[in-house]
Amino acid sequence: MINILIKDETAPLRSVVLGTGESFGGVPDISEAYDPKSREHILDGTFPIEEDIVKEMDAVAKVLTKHGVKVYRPAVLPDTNQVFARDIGFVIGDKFIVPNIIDDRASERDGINYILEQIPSDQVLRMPPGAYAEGGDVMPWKEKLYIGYSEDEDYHAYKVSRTNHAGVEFLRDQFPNCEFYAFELKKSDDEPKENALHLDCCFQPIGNDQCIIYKGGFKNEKDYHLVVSHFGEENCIEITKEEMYHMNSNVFSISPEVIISEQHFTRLNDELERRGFVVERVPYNETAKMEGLLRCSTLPLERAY
Ligand SMILES: NC(=O)NCCC[C@H](N)C(=O)O
Repeated sequence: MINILIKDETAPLRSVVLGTGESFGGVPDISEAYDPKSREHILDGTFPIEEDIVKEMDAVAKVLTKHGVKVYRPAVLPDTNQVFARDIGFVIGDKFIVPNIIDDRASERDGINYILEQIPSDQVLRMPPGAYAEGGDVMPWKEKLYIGYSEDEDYHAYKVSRTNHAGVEFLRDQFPNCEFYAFELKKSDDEPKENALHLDCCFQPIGNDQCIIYKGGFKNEKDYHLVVSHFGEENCIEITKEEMYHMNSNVFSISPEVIISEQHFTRLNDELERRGFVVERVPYNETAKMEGLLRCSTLPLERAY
């Protein structure tokens, strides 16, 4: 049996699914791109190669293991990009949610069937048809639940809109005791610097009471101000459009004190250390070209409370 329990983004991590770069399918055809940053790198001839992704992800696995975290990897499916495990399922409280996700990625879920089989069935919730949510948009934060989503107009207009109104409502019904904060995100299928693919591409809580945030990722500025009011201005690390593009908000917390981050995020890493965090630096530059970073690559199963 596998235990699951997630109430926030930072409590000491016990177990996690880390995606895999093995047999990731190579450079997709431009018609198959489902995010603008991958698209940019396909067109520029700079899309990452399997060997580099595998190496980068192994460096993350090593750091997690060093900190005593049990690391599961998806079963490798041939020619399937399974790097971003975060989005294919997620844990809220003691429930594992199996969501509906974008068709282009739906087959990825088969890779974690062996994990689902070890979770008691009364702890597994399957989203009904029509309700969509990807884990990058869903953040339990103590009594609050932050969700990034798109209203139907954007949801039907953009491939990068992944969580819809019905998805938010499903979660609201399932978790009536959570305080819900659902924010529309800014979307672009062509311009990576104008696109918050998921909520974790522009916001993430860290430590006990702090967060990393990019104002321009929120479609409605009032939502950004609401989040800042929850944390307090001095507890928010603001990032720039350029830093958002490089995915600075997508680091990953092993505990309230320890954060895994990309080695080139100099300003952010210095600021985190100034605030007392231990920063575990890893190379993740190549993987980042597919519009995801460390939070996107990890699906936490259990944190300690
Ligand atoms: N949580 C995340 O932001 N995940 C990144 C997913 C990137 C992937 N290329 C996608 O478009 O779904």
